[in-house]
Amino acid sequence: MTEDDRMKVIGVTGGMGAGKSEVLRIMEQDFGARVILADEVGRRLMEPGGATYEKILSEFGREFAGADGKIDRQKLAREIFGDEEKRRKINSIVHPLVRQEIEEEIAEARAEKLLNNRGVPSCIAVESALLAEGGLEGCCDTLWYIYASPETRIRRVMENRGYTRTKAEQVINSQMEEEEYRRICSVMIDNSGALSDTRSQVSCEMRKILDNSGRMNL
Ligand SMILES: CC(C)(COP(=O)(O)OP(=O)(O)OC[C@H]1O[C@@H](n2cnc3c(N)ncnc32)[C@H](O)[C@@H]1O)[C@@H](O)C(=O)NCCC(=O)NCCS
Ligand SMILES: Nc1ncnc2c1ncn2[C@@H]1O[C@H](COP(=O)(O)OP(=O)(O)OP(=O)(O)O)[C@@H](O)[C@H]1O
Repeated sequence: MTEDDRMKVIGVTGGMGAGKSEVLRIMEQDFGARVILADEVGRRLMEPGGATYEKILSEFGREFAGADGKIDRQKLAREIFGDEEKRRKINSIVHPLVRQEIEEEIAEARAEKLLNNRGVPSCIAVESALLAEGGLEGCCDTLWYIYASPETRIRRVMENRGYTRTKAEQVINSQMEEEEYRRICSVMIDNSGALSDTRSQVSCEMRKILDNSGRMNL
């Protein structure tokens, strides 16, 4: 397989609640993308026996494990959002291992030569709000920025995830500024409106980078 035949990786980023997961769903369902969610990888590694579990408890304290032995995510969230030093500490434990795991998943997906529904190699889509911070930019052939205004994002996570306004604002304030996301990304998807509108934008961008045979053309 030549370098050009390798499945390309689209990095999908943007702040909390912007709609990255919704975009990934479209990429997976409509375009046969293989989807990798950094938050999910992070969650898996944090399970008892996972690569970050012991490191987190020894750094933050055994009281961050619940009665079932699992890390208490809500408690950890209260600890790290709003305290930049602690957030950086957990990032330094989690991000290198998440990156390693994602690099392995990309290599595996390429080896499997996953097929999309037209029987030709599709793409890999990696989603993370912290794509740049987590050092994942280097794994990606192109970066997409998913945009919705902070107020829209806050409203969505308050309605759909039960976040308080304070928690939503704390998470947003701990992530990159909008200008920074725009600077590093070459494509912007505006997810301020209806999902049908977002689907049209995703289709348009995917068509631009798929050649006539359905291969990624980046
Ligand atoms: C603190 C934790 C346990 C809270 O878990 P919880 O299930 O409540 O939230 P969830 O993981 O769904 O994240 C909520 C929102 O915060 C964002 N977020 C998560 N970690 C961070 C971080 N370190 N800095 C900024 N934003 C973050 C997510 O992208 C998402 O938008 C969890 O977010 C975590 O382990 N974070 C630190 C590691 C990390 O950076 N993970 C994300 C990429 S691997
Ligand atoms: N265009 C939209 N219209 C209405 N609701 C939406 C729209 N886009 C996303 N949502 C909803 O807003 C919430 C946040 O979206 P989503 O989970 O896709 O964001 P995200 O960028 O992946 O967030 P995070 O980084 O926090 O995981 C979800 O409940 C989702 O269903």
